[in-house]
Amino acid sequence: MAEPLKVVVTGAAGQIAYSLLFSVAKGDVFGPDQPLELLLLDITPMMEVLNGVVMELMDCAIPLVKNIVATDDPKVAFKDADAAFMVGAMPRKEGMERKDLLKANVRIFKAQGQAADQVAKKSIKIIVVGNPANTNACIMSKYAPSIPKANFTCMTRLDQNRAQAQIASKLGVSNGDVTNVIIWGNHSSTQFPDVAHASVNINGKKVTVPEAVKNDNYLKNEFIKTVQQRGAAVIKARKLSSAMSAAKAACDHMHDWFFGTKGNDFVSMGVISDGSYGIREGLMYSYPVRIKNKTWSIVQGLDINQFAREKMDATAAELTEELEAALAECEA
Ligand SMILES: NC(=O)C1=CN([C@@H]2O[C@H](COP(=O)(O)OP(=O)(O)OC[C@H]3O[C@@H](n4cnc5c(N)ncnc54)[C@H](O)[C@@H]3O)[C@@H](O)[C@H]2O)C=CC1
Ligand SMILES: O=C([O-])CC(=O)C(=O)O
Repeated sequence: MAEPLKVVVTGAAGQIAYSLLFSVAKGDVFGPDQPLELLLLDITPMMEVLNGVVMELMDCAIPLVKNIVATDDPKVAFKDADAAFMVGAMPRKEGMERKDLLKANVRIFKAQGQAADQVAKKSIKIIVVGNPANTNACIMSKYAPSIPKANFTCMTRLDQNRAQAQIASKLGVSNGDVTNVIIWGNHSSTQFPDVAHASVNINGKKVTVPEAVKNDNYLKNEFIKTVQQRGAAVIKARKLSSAMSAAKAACDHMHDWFFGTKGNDFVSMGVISDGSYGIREGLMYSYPVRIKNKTWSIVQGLDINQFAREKMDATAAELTEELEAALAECEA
């Protein structure tokens, strides 16, 4: 059997981690034959709660789990780590935008970037979930200069899954029949959910989503707004932010990073911009990517019309503002 993979989960005593840990532990992400060492990080006051989570994980008696470490020390958690789910951060409450969390959360990612820089494997693969996810990922990468920038990503897969589910429900098809929905930009209410390049399988025939939906007004307005506002709608209803669906999306993201995308299909991930599609280099921007050999590459050459261009630039402008505010906060 392979050596255990060292997997960090931060915010391990929280809502998202409670669903995430179970899926990771039973092999949904790294495969059914990959043994795991789980490195669970939370803050000192949460150690008792975290201990309860560890007890439950033990009680699941999952054969893949070879060791569990629970700690409040980032350097212990990141030591020789292969993969990290960066969940630990404050969630927003009703009426807040995700960027309102910047002041509270960005320093966490500075400190944990510094710890990863010192002790993690240089090949570590990192997904940032804690909000504002794109900007936190950018900051973490900045403070971990010895780890390649391509190893830092942020989660927009939940937005992709939400968009896919909206289209599937509108057309009365199964979620798996909808492919290549794109999320461009920030994981925020300025994100651009784009179905211009998406397909749907209807009765065995592949057609584009705009052809199948036959309602441009819906796709340009209600659809986009529903996806942009879905996180807020869940908070309003649940009084807590999305957790089960966020955990599922984090698993999808990391699974695809390890195992690759299928054929010509692509998925959306926040990755460091290389200037593709005219987006400022260095922003952590959600793009469509294909993944092979654990390496993502931005899908090139998609047609961008005027409507899309404006939406893509608006979300980039917000990311630029966030990054400037985050850098000021970290340097203060
Ligand atoms: N990117 C995305 O699509 C999504 C992102 N989120 C974000 O994920 C984050 C976590 O959400 P929940 O699990 O629901 O929140 P939660 O409040 O239930 O759990 C967060 C956990 O992080 C811990 N934490 C705080 N500071 C920490 C630090 N410095 N180091 C380690 N752990 C720390 C807390 O003690 C708590 O146990 C929030 O920022 C939320 O907004 C939530 C849903 C989707
Ligand atoms: O909306 C929030 O604050 C939590 C989140 O990121 C999401 O559900 O997409």
